[in-house]
Amino acid sequence: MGRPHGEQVADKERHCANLLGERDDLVWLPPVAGRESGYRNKAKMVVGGTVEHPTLGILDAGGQGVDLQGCGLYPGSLAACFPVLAAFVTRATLTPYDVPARTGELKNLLLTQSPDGELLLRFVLRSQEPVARIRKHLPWLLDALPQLRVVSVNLLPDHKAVLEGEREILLTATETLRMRVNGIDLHLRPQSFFQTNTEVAAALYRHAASWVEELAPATVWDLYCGVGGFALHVAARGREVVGIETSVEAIASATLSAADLGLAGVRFAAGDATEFALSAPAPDLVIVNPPRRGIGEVLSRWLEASDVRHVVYSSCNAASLARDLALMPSLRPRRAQVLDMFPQTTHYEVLTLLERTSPSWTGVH
Ligand SMILES: C[S@@+](CC[C@H](N)C(=O)[O-])C[C@H]1O[C@@H](n2cnc3c(N)ncnc32)[C@H](O)[C@@H]1O
Repeated sequence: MGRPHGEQVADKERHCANLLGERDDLVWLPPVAGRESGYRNKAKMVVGGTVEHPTLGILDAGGQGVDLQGCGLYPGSLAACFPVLAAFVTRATLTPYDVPARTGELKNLLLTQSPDGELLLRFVLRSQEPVARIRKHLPWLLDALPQLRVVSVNLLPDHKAVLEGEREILLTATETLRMRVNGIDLHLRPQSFFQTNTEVAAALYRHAASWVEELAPATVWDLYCGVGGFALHVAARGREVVGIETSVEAIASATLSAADLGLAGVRFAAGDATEFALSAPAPDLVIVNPPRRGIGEVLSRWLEASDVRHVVYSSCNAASLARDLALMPSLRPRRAQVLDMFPQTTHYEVLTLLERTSPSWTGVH
């Protein structure tokens, strides 16, 4: 932080180019920088302090709350909600979880804002004990934050340094937040991943879709599809698109979006990306957008040995991307583009187009 944004982006490009190595046939497209502050569409606030004076932010090394309500990565419209949430903690007597003492109930507040300014709020609790109080005071909160659409409780009984648990209890009649990206309504449910920076995510989906359009594949897979961002952007008449993702919630959202858009050729299914690949006839083009660990050895080797001509690999960790690429020597990176999804941090997204090297195939120019 504190360095000019342009320098940060140049560093990220250099970092990525070093990891991908010298490649004569790789074209680097101009990076996408986006805005340098106020870009986060979600706040993952650890709650500390006391019922009367809660902190929303992170915990220090001693497990005490550090308030980050003024953090410049949040847009003003999201930051304006924090004092209301802090007041709700006091009103509903939600005792912040004390990590060193292992006492208290409220662990985290997870707030997501849609491009239209609507909100999805999740209370991560140790147990169900405060749920009745949250329900009782919810009308006050909905009155104070009229843009709140979806509210839920997530139960995290274990004393673990993770953000959320498996069980979710919906408190509102509405269960999805509408995230409008490039004119496409993506539906977001509480337990689904969404890219952190909506503006840069919109550019990511647009660029991937234009690369796919140029190659005009008849069949496409979107592996690690989340709520379907890539799949829904590459859908076209006559094209068969399959999205695969482990989160059942995300798949339900993606299926809803496809139905809204009347896309008959797009299908989503819950499952493991690698298991799916190993069990189905290969498509013309595969999009992968895995978590930080990358796609791993089995899927990389399967892609290497398959007939898949093109892979669009969107990665949030160039180190795992480089590891996966080393296992797919026949799929050569032809284009790469750094998208600064996370300004003021060392993280970034990189979009790459891989093409199978074969004497009879010349697709990309
Ligand atoms: C970086 S996110 C990408 C989501 C989506 N492509 C998007 O643009 O929002 C990675 C996704 O992979 C999913 N995932 C994790 N492990 C998986 C696996 N083994 N098979 C399929 N999906 C997986 C996660 O639930 C998460 O939604």
